[in-house]
This record gives sequence, C-alpha cells and structure tokens, in this order.
Amino acid sequence: MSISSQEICILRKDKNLALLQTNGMPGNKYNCSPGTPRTRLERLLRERELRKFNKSLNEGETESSTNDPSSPDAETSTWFNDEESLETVSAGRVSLDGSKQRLLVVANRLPVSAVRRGEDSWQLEMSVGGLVTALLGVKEFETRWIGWAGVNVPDEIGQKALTKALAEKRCIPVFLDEEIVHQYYNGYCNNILWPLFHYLGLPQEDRLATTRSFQSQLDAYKKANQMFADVVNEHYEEGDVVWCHDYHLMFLPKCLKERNNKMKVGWFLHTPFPSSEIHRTLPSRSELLRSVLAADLVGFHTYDYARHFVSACTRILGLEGTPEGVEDQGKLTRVAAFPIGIDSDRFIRALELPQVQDHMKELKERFAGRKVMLGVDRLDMIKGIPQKILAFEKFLEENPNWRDKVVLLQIAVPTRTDVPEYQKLTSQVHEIVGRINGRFGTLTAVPIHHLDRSLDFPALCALYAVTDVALVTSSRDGMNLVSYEFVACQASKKGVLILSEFAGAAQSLGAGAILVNPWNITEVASSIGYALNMPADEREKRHHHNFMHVTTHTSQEWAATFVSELNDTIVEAQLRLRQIPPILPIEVAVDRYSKSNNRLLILGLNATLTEPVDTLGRKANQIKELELKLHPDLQEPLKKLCDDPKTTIVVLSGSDRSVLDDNFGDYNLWLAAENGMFLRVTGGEWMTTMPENLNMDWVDSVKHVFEYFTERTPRSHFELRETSLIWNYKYADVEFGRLQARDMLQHLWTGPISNASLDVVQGSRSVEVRAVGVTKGAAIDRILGEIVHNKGMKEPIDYVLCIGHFLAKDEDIYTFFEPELPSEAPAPVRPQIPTPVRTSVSKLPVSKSGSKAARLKKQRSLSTLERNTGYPVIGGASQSTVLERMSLHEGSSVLDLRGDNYFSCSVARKRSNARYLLGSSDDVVKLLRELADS
Ligand SMILES: O=P(O)(O)OC[C@H]1O[C@H](O[C@H]2O[C@H](CO)[C@@H](O)[C@H](O)[C@H]2O)[C@H](O)[C@@H](O)[C@@H]1O
Ligand SMILES: O=c1ccn([C@@H]2O[C@H](COP(=O)(O)OP(=O)(O)O)[C@@H](O)[C@H]2O)c(=O)[nH]1
Repeated sequence: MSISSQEICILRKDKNLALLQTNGMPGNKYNCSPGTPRTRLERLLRERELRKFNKSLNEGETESSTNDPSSPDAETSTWFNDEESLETVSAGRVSLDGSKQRLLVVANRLPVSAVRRGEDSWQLEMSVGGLVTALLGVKEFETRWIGWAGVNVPDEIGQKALTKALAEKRCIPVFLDEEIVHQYYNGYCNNILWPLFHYLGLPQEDRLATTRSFQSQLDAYKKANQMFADVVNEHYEEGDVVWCHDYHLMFLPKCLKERNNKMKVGWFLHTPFPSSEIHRTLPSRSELLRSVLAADLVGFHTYDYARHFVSACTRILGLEGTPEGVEDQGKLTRVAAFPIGIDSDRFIRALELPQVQDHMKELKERFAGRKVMLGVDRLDMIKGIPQKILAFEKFLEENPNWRDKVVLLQIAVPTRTDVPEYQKLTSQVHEIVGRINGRFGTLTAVPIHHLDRSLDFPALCALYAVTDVALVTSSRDGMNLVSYEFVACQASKKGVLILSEFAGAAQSLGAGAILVNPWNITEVASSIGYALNMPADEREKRHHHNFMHVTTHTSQEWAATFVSELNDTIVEAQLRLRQIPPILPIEVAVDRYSKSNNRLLILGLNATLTEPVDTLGRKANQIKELELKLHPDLQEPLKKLCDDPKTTIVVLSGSDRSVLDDNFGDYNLWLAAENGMFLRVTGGEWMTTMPENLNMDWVDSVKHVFEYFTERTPRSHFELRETSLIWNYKYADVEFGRLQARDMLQHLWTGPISNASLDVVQGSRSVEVRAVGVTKGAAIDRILGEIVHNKGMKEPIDYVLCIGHFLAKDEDIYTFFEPELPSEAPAPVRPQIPTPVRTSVSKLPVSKSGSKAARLKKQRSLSTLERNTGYPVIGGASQSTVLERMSLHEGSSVLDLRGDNYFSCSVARKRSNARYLLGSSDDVVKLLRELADS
C-alpha cells in the first residue's frame, strides 16, 4: 500500500500534537504534566523540587516509626533484615494517578543468594557487595530485581520452587548453568573485564586452553546477556524503566532495544571505565561500546569515567562526543556521572540498636589502650590489601612507640574464589600478615587481625563505630562504599579516613579524608602516623565535611536522580526526533517520478553516489578512500536513467572537474564541479558559472595556513581547488584534529585573513574556505538556466529530486526549490508537504572569467549563453532572499512541481533542512534502481 505525502504529513502532525500534549513519551503517565519546561535543566530542576516535596511529605507520615529503633521496622541481628530491605527495594515512586513507576533492576547478582535445603525448598540469604547495599536503599519505585541467584539449578522442580520463593522478595531469577557461569562470570567478567577496567590489563591468552579462550568467553558472555534479556522481555510492561547494571551486562542494552526500541533503558557501570588507551586493547572493544550505546542513558560514578567512555567512543568508534554524551547519526546516548551513595540513615539508626551497642562494648574492652585501624574489603586485587598491610608494617617499623598501641583489623571477604588470580591473592595476603605478626607480635597481642570472612550488619556497624582510622587503599575502585559507611557510623568518634586517590569516593570525600597514593607505601605509612596523631578539632572538621556529604548524597537520591534523568532523556530524544526529517518514502517518490514528463535529478557525489566507508579514521583505508569512486551497484541504474529522454541528471559536487570526468565521462548527464562553479554536459566542454567579481586573492594566504596545520596534524591533508580549499582531518586522531580545527577556525575568523571575502565552512571533520557566494544553492539557478537553454526545454520541469550529503552551507540548494513563504510565516516546519505552487528559476548575472581567465581559458563563459537565452526576469529581489522569476517562452514557468513533486533528501546527515532522509548510499542505490525500473 502506498501512502501519500499528505497522509504522511497528517501522521506526523498527530505525533507532534501527542508529544506536545504529554510533553513526554506518548502514554507515559510519569512524565506527563502540562506545561513541562522546555530545557533539560529546567525539567530536572522541577523534578528535583517535586521529589523533595514528596520526601518531606513522606517523612512527616513515617517519622514516628522510622526514628524508633525498637519499632518493628528497626534492624535485627541479621546482616540485612530481609523483610525491611526487600520492602525498601519494592517501595515505589507515586505518579499522578497514585500508581508507582515500575523499575526493573537488572544486575548479575540478585540481592539474595539461594541455598538449597531440599528438592523444592530454598533458603535465601542477602548477597554481599556495594551494588547490593546501594540498591537496597532505593525506596522510590515499584521495583523488581532480575538476576542470577548465584547457584546452579539444573532441574525443573528446583527452578520452579526457587522462582516462587524469590517472587515473594520481588526477585526474578535468571538461570545460568555451570558452564556459562564458568565462561561468562568467572571468565569474561572477572578474568577479563574486571582487571581491564581496573587498569590491571588483559590476561595473557593461553592458546592451549581452548576450553576458555577469549572467544569462547565472549560467546558465553553474549549468551548470558541474551538470557537476561529474555527474562526482562518476559516481565516487561509498557512504561517500565529498565536499569541494567555493571560490566556483566554490557550487551544487555542492545539485546533489549533490538527487541523493543521503545523500552526505556539505562545502564550504569559500578567500576571505573578506564582510559580509552586501556579499553583499546580489548579484542571486542567496539562491539561492547556499541551495545552500551544502545541504552538511552549511560551512567558512571565519576566525571572521569564518563569522560573516558565518551573518549573511547570517539576514538575507537569514530563517533561524535558532545557535552551531552555520544552522538551517532543524530541519535544521542546521554552519558553522565551519578555518584552512588548509601542509605546513611540505616547505619545511623543501627548504632542505637542494643545488639550493636553490645558489640561496641565488647570491641572497646578487647582493644582498650590501643587505637583501632580498620580495613573492610572483598579479597580482591583492586583493593590494595597487600599495599595496606605493607604500609602498616612500615609505620610500625618507623614508629616503635606505636607498636603495642595500635591494631589493624582487616576484614577480607572472600570473593570470586573460583578465579585463580583471587586464590593466589589469598595466599599472598596470608603470607604477608603472618610475616608481620611474627615480626611485631608478642605472646599476648598481634598487630594485625585478619579475618577471611564477612561480618553481619550489626557487627560491621559496631566495628565502624569504634574505629579510629579507616584505611582504604584500593589501586582502583569504582566508588568504595565502605568509606561512606565508616563516615556514617562515626558521628560520635569522628575518626579519620585514609582514602586512596584512585577510589571514586576520593572525588566526594576527598576534602575530609587524607588522600594517598597506595603505591607509595612511604606516603601511606606517614599518613597513618598523621591520622593517629591528628588533633580533635581537625578530626571534627574533616568528619563534618564528609558526614554532610554521606548523609545528603544517599542511595535513594542516586537512584531517583538516575531514573528521573532516564525519563527525561526520553523526552529529550522525542524533541530531537522532531528535528530529524523522515525517511524518504521511496514508493511515493518513484510513483510521482513515473507520472512526470520532465524530471530533474540533482545528485551529490561524496557519500551519496560513492560506496559507504568506515567512518573510523584509525582503521579506514585512507589511500583507497581518498579516491572518490562511483558505487559499483549504481552504474546500471544510472545509465538507464541518463538515457531516459524525460530525465535530466546533474551530478553536483564539491569535487574538482577531474573527479567528475573520471567517474561520469561515459554517462549522458550534466556535471557541476566545485559546488557548481563549473559545468558541462558530458560530451561538451567545461564552462564556468562563477559569479562576476569572484575574488580569489585570499587563496595564497589560506593555503599557507592549511600547509601549516597539515604539517602539524598527522594524517590530515588538504585539497586546493579553483574556488575553494579544503583541509580534511577525517583520518587524523579525532580529538587532536578537532583541537587543531578549532585553532585554525579561530585564526581564519579573527586573524589577518578575517577581512578577506571568503566563507569558512565547517564540516564534521573538515574546514573549507570558499570565495564568498560559492554555494550549491547559489549555483543551481545558473546551472538550471544553462540546462533549460541547452536542451531547448519547452515544457516546465515537473519533478525535482535533489539528494546529497551536503554541508549545512550547501543546504541552500534544498530551499531553492521550496515555495516562497509569506513574510509573516514562521520558519518552515519540517517536513510539511507544501501546498501546490508554481516556482520559477531566477536568472542572475554570471561571471565573465575575470582574473582567473588565463586558467579557465578553455571554459566558455555562461554569461554569453544566458544572454542568448533571453529569459525574461520576473521580480527584482536579491539572490539570497527571493527567487527571481524566469519563464519559458510564452510566459510559462520553468518549474511546475505542483507542490508535492519535489523531493529534497539528505543522505546520512540527520540534521538537515531537506524534507527527507536516506541512511546511506546503499539506500540511494535502491532508490535509483526503482526509479530506473519504474
Ligand atoms: O558480585 P561479586 O562478583 O561478588 O562482586 C561484588 C560487587 O563488586 C563490584 O562493586 C562495585 O560496586 C560498588 C557500588 O557501586 C562500588 O562502590 C565498588 O567500587 C565497585 O567495585 C561490582 O561492580 C558489583 O557488580 C559486584 O556485585
Ligand atoms: O563483611 C562484610 C563486609 C562488607 N560488606 C559490604 O560490602 C560492600 C562493599 O562495597 P564497596 O563499594 O566498598 O566495594 P565492592 O565490594 O562493591 O567492590 C559494603 O556495602 C559493605 O558493607 C558486607 O556486606 N559484609
């Protein structure tokens, strides 16, 4: 069924209307309030105010129960009170109609681990780790958690029973078998991505270990991600927000969007994202980045990680990095920093619990007369446990007076015990601890108490509370929540935090903590001394600063901010979508073509008639690509179209004449080189269409500038044409190229050449300098004049198709054929189908060959030709504002497009004034084939 352009217009109008009415996703009740502010910032500020308002209401309601530690809600002796924690996960954000927004949290691990007690009976225990802790604090949404229960359940009875047990906790399991877990979790996640993202590099790939190669682990990783996606799809309801977590699920956004492009998908990384130079070493680097970019919003703990990610996308994928995020063909993936926090109230309240008080008393008695230093880490190589212990040893070595006055309690929670690297670390740490205790211990006391297990929540809170100095020495750490938890529990003691500058937490707690480089053991040792001797007033000031941060930047705030920004990203994407022209309705364009008698096709060359190329400079074949070649699949349809007497084809390009000669010498068409400044019909001679008085005196100065930048920018080059110069940095390092271009533009705009009569045109990876007035739109009327005359046209042109990958400046060619608008009318709202109108071409004075006469001596001046055509000039407005009218003999217009027989179409440039869009030159092939066959 073919749709008319009128119908398309109506559909579009309705869509816009719906968008304006809801100011959000059509049908999204959580975003929709009339009068939503226009900018992202305005919207987010308003959202924040609303959240604060709701929070104050809720606090008023629940004050009595939450502040009373003896209330039924208060903590009990378990690490997490299951009922309370899971309730907080599932409590929701309330919309206007009273329902809560559903949030599907998808993470590798469920907040509970399952232990089998019988064929169909399961016991659920809380999982340990920062991600779990943080998300348990999220109270605003109707949350479902989708993830792996940490156990292999091969049988159906077991799976059913576990699914049921988890459902009560609003958890949904993804069942992964042992082999997948081995290759996906132990392999790709924890042996490849984890060390890489923490700057530990990739493991050596052992080619003999074929059971676990990079490839087999990647395959398992993808398979596991698809399994997560299947479970999400099964439980997804329209309007849900899907929040994917961490490096385990980098393929998930792509899997989800492929199935349902309307799904709101956010992805958050809990680890650092390393410098692009590190990420570049990963064999599947591009695939992973592209999959993550399928999400609507991508979040990191710190600005640095976000910056690294954007940089990896620009450098590795060749995409555009903007302050908003990463842009690919007009589609923006928003990238931002959302530092996580903890549920600080929960820790503060816990300190009042009798159980915790008892623990504290016990600990104080046990370590009376000694200062307590504390480390709490998973036993992971990124946590810098050996460095911490060695620094403590050095401190004891250099400060004998402290030897019996300080103790280091190190809680080292076993983790990823199936991965050999982790096993090695365990023995290494045990060995160092043994050595130091042997060296400084006495019969009654040892300096290091090392515990290879996790503690329950009350015990941990008590430990945090009695500690004098907490020591976090991660070599890299996404955030490190232990440092937050320590601060939350220190309201009375006001102990000191020594914090690695390589933990994300250093960005937020850096002012109150003593920051150290954990690799510098001397520095850490002296910081221990400084912390132990710190006067009370300094400790108080430092603590106060951090306490304020920890209690205001909570996990609830973190999640609410992320989800609210995700909701907003969808609104923003809808607004952006309105700026993008619709895809060319090929059927309609072909149908109108076949019904027309005198058609004009204007075709750009670069990226329109050439084969699509890899946009990534580093990998692209620069030598091959610099030579512009006609797409091989176009030869046949183009020939057919050229030979149709009812069709006139103009190839209009920025390239010089030789490029057009080489590619199109054998076709029967018109060639317009250098943005239309030179014209010939194949078989005829080149002539110039250059306007009179075209001043080219600036060429040498600009050439000098271009040479300067080319010398200093590896893999950049420039082309010198008759009427323009182009400096191209497509193949150079993209960031450096952009910096150089900025410098160059600055110089061209404000330096000594800034007064010359030239135009500077900025491309995405190029800078072009042209004589003033050299644009495709300015040239087209002169070209048309010549064609009409040359062909002795008697009938008006009744169909125009104008397609190209034209730079913004050249887009005046699209508007050339648009009907004039009434003077009061607003700017054209895209993509309206114009009302029927008769348009005519202008006739403008054209150049004599001027000062370039010698070089152009072979060209025939168009002015002579035009004088001979004798078209009457209708109207007298200037070239740039209104089309001057010109008619065929007996007063009929040159153009009679009947309004809708005009198809302007941008190829692979979504921000365009054209009415329509085509994705690539492959689509152009399809279009021209259909036109040729019509
Ligand atoms: O599930 P595991 O493999 O046992 O690992 C536990 C978690 O470790 C990582 O935690 C990170 O997230 C914290 C919260 O954002 C952050 O503070 C910390 O710096 C990170 O290391 C991992 O990212 C989680 O997925 C694991 O669950
Ligand atoms: O015995 C313990 C020790 C620590 N933790 C928790 O594990 C989390 C560790 O998070 P962090 O961000 O510091 O590092 P991660 O382990 O996630 O890399 C913190 O919430 C701790 O309270 C725990 O559950 N049991």
